[in-house]
Amino acid sequence: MMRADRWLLPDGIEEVLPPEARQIEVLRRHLLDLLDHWGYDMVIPPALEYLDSLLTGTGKDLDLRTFKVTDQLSGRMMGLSADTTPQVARIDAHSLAPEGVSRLAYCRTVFHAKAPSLLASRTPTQIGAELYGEAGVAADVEIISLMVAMINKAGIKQIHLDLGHVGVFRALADKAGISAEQQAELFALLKLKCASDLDAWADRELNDPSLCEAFKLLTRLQGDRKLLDESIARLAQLVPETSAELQHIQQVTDQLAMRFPRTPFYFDLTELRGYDYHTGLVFAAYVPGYGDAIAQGGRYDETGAVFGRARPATGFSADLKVLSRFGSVAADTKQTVVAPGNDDPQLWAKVQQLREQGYRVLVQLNAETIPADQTLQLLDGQWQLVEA
Ligand SMILES: N[C@@H](Cc1c[nH]c[nH+]1)C(=O)O
Repeated sequence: MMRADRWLLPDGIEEVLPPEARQIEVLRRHLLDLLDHWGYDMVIPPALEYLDSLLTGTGKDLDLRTFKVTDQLSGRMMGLSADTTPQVARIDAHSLAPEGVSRLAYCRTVFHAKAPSLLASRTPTQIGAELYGEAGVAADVEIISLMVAMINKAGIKQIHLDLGHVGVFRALADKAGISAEQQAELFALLKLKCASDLDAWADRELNDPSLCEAFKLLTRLQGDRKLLDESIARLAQLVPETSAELQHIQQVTDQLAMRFPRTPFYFDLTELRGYDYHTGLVFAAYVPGYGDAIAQGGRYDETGAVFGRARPATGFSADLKVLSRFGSVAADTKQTVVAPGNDDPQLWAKVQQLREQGYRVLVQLNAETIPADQTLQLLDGQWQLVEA
């Protein structure tokens, strides 16, 4: 390895330098305050744990995304957390086990063995919130509203929201009586938006004409509210088992549209984005000029079941570094004060006092030149601030 190569970081892994690092940290504080103001309690799940417990109840996609290492103490396989959501579900189900609703939040680095897209970091700083114990429309509305509030707080004003529903596909698949394996294959085709492959599959496999039409309609269910309403009416007519899910999307969007009248909504029932653990309404926020979602989430009602408590669950996550890149939170501009290197205890006391008051005080070392807003000077026997 050449000397210069030793400094190379692996693909998708980055370090953050000043001033961006400060910007991100300031944003983190603002967003943690916001989560707190909405009543969400912080949790800090471990970054590394036994693979079995880390991946219990999640799908294959998360398994592929997880870095694996051997624990030299026990000889067992461990995994680095690639997504905080299942860990928080376990905390809710197992460690806290509350009755009723619980609201939890987190902000920490997660690790991706494989980046989810070309744009994505392999070490995102995942910030998010999870809401347990409420299956109704109000919980989805709260969590999506919080996601929008967080994006706005980051200084990102122009977003559009995508909504989909994994449950509609599942209801159709259940009605068709297809095996779990086949469901997974179809799910993958839908995610890739292979409408023609899906049409061919439906023609080949489905004898019931209503079901066949419903599957074909699903692959084309992308567009604005008008299209959603029309297609929903038809879909519910063809397969009434989908109507509860379809009504759920409509009710959630009605309420969101009242809260965020200027935010465009886009519907896509093929957009089964997110992880295999998602079971219901899924959503994502996009900004112009960035191909990936800047925040995303959805319902995952069954994840807690493997820990003994299937709780209704919904939540969202974002990468703090991405929010910072597209946002405009002004890092609070503290006054920089430069103090001379001097042993005077009075100077030490003054420096400490100014730091307490929120000034950024640097004590000059030898020949150092530091750009300053103000300097500390000894005038009339007192250390005093003087404009630089
Ligand atoms: N953790 C998911 C989003 C999510 C949070 N809660 C439910 N879903 C993700 O990163 O895509």
